[in-house]
Amino acid sequence: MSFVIAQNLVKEYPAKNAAGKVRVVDDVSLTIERGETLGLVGESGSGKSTVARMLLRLVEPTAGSVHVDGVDVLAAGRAGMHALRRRMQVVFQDPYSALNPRMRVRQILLEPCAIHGAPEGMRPEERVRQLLHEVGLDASALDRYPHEFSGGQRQRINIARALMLRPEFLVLDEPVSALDVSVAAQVVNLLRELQRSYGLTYLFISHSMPLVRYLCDRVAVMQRGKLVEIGEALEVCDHPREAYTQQLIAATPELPV
Ligand SMILES: Nc1ncnc2c1ncn2[C@@H]1O[C@H](COP(=O)(O)OP(=O)(O)OP(=O)(O)O)[C@@H](O)[C@H]1O
Repeated sequence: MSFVIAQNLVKEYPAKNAAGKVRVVDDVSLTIERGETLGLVGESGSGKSTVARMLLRLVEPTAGSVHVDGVDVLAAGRAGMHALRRRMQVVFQDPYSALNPRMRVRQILLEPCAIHGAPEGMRPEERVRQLLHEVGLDASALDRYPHEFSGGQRQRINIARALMLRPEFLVLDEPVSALDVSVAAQVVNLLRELQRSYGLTYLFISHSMPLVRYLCDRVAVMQRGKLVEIGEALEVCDHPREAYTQQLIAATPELPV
């Protein structure tokens, strides 16, 4: 059974200037295998983040179902959701606003343990040091504040924090879009290494088809709330079936990764 199964997801919001509703996600079904990276692409406003947030139940779907490792996410009660939250984490685009500017890195990384409790057998302080090393920062980072780091380093801190509770599923919501190309490439390669060493499952949201081609096993293409194409990343990027996918490919330059 697939690790993540989303079926017929719908999200509607009240229309702003009129009666009625706007359907921002329209009947989206997808699966993600354990250890796989599924890319989710589409132009701005096509509903990518909303789909991702529904998988994590940060946004409540209007209709549809989500199962993660066989657990019915939308039917989970408080305790069930608490357990699931440890297993699913998200890394956002803007590495600065995601970090509390008044906290030192040590506190930022320990915070998930403070909220959820440390997983069995974990020594949080040791885990913090090990993770910092794994994301390519040295221990002197611990006593510094987010503003003392570059964008790429901040995103490394975000990634370390997301990994603190040993999650299995990460939503990466345009994690490198705010970074310079060469820094972005380093962070993407870090994400690949971490996936290999932890067996992580990724949903990777991006505007960049070359990046998706490089990083993802499969890719799902969204247009105005609907999923219009899904398949092997190489196949979709090199032989897109949909005109819309072809436009997306034409719109993004090559990446020197
Ligand atoms: N809370 C909300 N209330 C009303 N409309 C919303 C809300 N959240 C999102 N939307 C609308 O839903 C649509 C899809 O937004 P979403 O952020 O999922 O798109 P996206 O593909 O992730 O875009 P981007 O690439 O710009 O992040 C947009 O038109 C957005 O304005």
